[in-house]
Amino acid sequence: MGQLVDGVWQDTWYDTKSNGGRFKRSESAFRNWVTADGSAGPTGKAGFTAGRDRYHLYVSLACPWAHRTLLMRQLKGLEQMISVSVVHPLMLENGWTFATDFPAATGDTLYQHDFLYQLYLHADADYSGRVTVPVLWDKQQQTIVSNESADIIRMLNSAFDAVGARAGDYYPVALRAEIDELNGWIYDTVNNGVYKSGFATSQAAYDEAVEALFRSLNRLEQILGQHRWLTGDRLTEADLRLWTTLVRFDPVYATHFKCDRHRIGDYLNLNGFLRDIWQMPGIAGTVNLQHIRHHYYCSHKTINPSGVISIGPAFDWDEPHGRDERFS
Ligand SMILES: N[C@@H](CCC(=O)N[C@@H](CS)C(=O)NCC(=O)O)C(=O)O
Repeated sequence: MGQLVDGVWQDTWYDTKSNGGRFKRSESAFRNWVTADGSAGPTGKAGFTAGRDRYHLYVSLACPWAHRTLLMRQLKGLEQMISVSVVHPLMLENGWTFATDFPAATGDTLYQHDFLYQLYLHADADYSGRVTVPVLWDKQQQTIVSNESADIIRMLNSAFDAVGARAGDYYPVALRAEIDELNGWIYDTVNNGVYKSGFATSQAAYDEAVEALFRSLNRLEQILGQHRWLTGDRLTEADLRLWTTLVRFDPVYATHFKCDRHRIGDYLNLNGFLRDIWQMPGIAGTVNLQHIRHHYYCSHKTINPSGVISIGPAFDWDEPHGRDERFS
């Protein structure tokens, strides 16, 4: 765990002291966009035209942000077009590594780097900042297009349509305002809220985060009691972004991050929603609970020094959810 400072790796844990014990996530540094015609996107520079076999994703199977990109790659049928390297689940003094002594950890299949920070240096030899997954890499220009999952899923959603992506729009124009509004509070209190609870180093910071988290879960439980998906009858990126946190909740966040007022299994609608997406074709195959549980319990020495992995509650996500009939 660390970061790059002027191109040099430094092993440091998150600074919460300057913030009253609060965990503050940094902004992503690479914000270019792949577009259908290579024009610049909402941020960054032009020159990243969508194409088959030009782009590569670096992911961790443990990470909820990287998981978003795997879900979108799957839904849009981009598996043959965008290749993937999977880091090792343990993230310790060297940050994410390309060690391969764990099932499904592929190593760096493009350059055989040992550490993810070497890929960042490959893109920018003087880079300063965190070294995070996911990374969308351009094999042609040999650089990072983006390391922001929220942007990457929007590129995958639409930029590759003309080169053979599967039909489907998960950020439709008519729902954008509603999706953006949902994403805003779900990101702050749920996706990032579990981290804010888990990494808090003061009681006040923890209380603030965990209470906001469960308030939002109650609100989501209400919304998902009214319709099948967050915005109504259509699956959107807002659902996918929520789902990667829900799928990690009972196996990890409830205990490891002290998010233990309720489990997702205790909520009728959230649990149904979790199973609804889990049971869609190809989706369960993007979830690797071994990576998820090993990563969190064994990488965060400040909150679980022994690295012992808890047994976790039992659940059965294959159980029928009935949401399709209920909301037809
Ligand atoms: N805003 C980024 C956040 C990505 C992120 O924080 N990823 C975590 C893994 S779950 C990471 O790589 N952390 C390493 C670090 O912070 O040093 C995104 O959504 O893409």
